[in-house]
Amino acid sequence: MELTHIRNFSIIAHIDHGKSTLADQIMAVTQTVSARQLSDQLLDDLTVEKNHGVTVKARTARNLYQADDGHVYELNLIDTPGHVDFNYEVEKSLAASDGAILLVDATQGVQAQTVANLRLAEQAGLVILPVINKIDSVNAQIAATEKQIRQLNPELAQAPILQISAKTGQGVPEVLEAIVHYLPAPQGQVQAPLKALIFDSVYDPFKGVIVNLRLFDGQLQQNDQLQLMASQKTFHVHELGILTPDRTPTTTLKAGDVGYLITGIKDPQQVRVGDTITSVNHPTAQPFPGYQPPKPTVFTGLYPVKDYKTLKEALQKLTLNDPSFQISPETSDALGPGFRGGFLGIFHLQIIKERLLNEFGVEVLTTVPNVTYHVHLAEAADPKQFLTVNNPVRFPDFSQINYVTEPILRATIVTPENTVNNVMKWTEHYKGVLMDIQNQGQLIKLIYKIPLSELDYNFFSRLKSTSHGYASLSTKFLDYEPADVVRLDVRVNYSRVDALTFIIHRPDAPQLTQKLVTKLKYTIPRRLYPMPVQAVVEGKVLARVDVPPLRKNAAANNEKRSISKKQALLRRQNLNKRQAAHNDIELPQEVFNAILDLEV
Ligand SMILES: Nc1nc2c(ncn2[C@@H]2O[C@H](COP(=O)(O)OP(=O)(O)OP(=O)(O)O)[C@@H](O)[C@H]2O)c(=O)[nH]1
Repeated sequence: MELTHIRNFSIIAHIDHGKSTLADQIMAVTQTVSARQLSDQLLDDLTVEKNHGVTVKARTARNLYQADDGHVYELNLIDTPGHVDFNYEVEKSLAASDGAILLVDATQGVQAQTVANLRLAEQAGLVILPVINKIDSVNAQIAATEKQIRQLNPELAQAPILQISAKTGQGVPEVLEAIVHYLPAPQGQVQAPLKALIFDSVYDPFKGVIVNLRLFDGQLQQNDQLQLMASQKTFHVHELGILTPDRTPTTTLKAGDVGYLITGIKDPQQVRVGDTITSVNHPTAQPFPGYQPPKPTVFTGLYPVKDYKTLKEALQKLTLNDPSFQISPETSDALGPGFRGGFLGIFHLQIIKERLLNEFGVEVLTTVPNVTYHVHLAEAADPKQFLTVNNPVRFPDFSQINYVTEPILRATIVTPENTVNNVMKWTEHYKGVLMDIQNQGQLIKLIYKIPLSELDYNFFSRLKSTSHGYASLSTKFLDYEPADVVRLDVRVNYSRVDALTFIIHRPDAPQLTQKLVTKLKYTIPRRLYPMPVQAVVEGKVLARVDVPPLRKNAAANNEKRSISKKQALLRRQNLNKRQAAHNDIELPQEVFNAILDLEV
């Protein structure tokens, strides 16, 4: 296909504004897939995506479209995720595109992620085609949405704005025509040395690493000798082809094309998204700058429920598929060898956990998530120096600490006027400090400073429920600021259980510790003897309960037993207690979930 007849584009939008539905419609109109295949949303094929109804991984599909001018065009569409935790996937999709459709839901108007994704597309230098979706809905506010789009940037003030219903298909043919006439064709030279960008990769146990790539210059054929420019690894092409959206082998790929490549490389670590692929014989001079994988912000321990080796392999493959997820080995006294996982947010952690189960059949035990703290020690030679702690067990004893700082975010919440009071009440409950408030018609924009550690499951669900699902949230790292935090240790049977250590804000300590021990009483598996559970902060036991024994307590006064039987029972139970001091206690996932659910 000539370059002038190719279009590489992404669809960007706020979560749930209809990207996947539009992607499916485009594939249906161009007959890339049959109507039957479309019964399920095709591009969302990870099980987690179907369960949550959101796109997690960006997906690519090639469509052949006969335009009104009589020519056939190759439209390579890249579906992108909309959730704030997956910005990194969006950036990758944009780097491989020349244009982007900015989709806005007419019932909600411009939202936080609409703007965030638009800014990413502007940075990538893409031409933007704005499209208003869901015009079939009775709640659609088309004129207001158009006005909001026009205000986003000077180009959009002039751009044609299409109105569609991705659900019914109304207006979708016009979108295809606009893609052909409004979005640019790729530039590049087939004769130049090969220069291709890896924008996605997956691991296949039989075929090794499979990459999705965009060719900017040159061409590719079966058996070509290639090199990954960052890792310097050389390999030859096992198979190449296009994504329709299934992998379909072809004989060549040329400048401007988007496709896949089976590398045969068995070590996932050697292939990095953002790396440049070139030819060994005619290498390109300059690789792409590459993406900067974002730094993880939330950390948790990942421990095997069954087998360490299977967990390790599955985790390594997932880190390849999702470079924003990072792992390093760690060992816990209570749980044995495992990993510390770094994530972009709580939702990201949840998705990784589910993908481990769905795609690899591996169950994983996750400890309480935490953020990275900067701990300034009392006896530090240089007052500017600090200890970076992302594992609570490494949090120093309080006697050694001068002060601690924690990551603070700027959170932008956009919510309907009638829910604003409740949203503000809850955000402040989660230690949000209001910085600004702006009126945007029927929507109110609230800007808060909020500790990252407060943005957990509870905060998200509270925000959604108090705003009846309408509030949108976007966050940006602001700075590290001093925080009054303390380490909370849990002792079971008088010995500390390292996997249950976590960091909390000091003012929450009295209430939290009380709730914690009460929950643990019912989740820690019982033994034959009573087990005291203590929550300890700065050397003081703030709360205590006893996990009741599995059977009756021989020492209980109201039991009608002979004295000698009681004494015999007591002797046995004492023996058990002593043994217990050396026994590991069992920690099922419910114990950690009980901590996650805690609210002040
Ligand atoms: N009424 C109406 N509903 C629509 C339209 N387009 C999409 N929807 C519905 O909106 C919801 C979200 O659509 P998706 O296509 O999954 O949204 P998305 O933007 O891909 O969402 P993420 O992948 O989670 O970012 C679904 O329930 C769709 O059925 C439309 O044109 N009209």
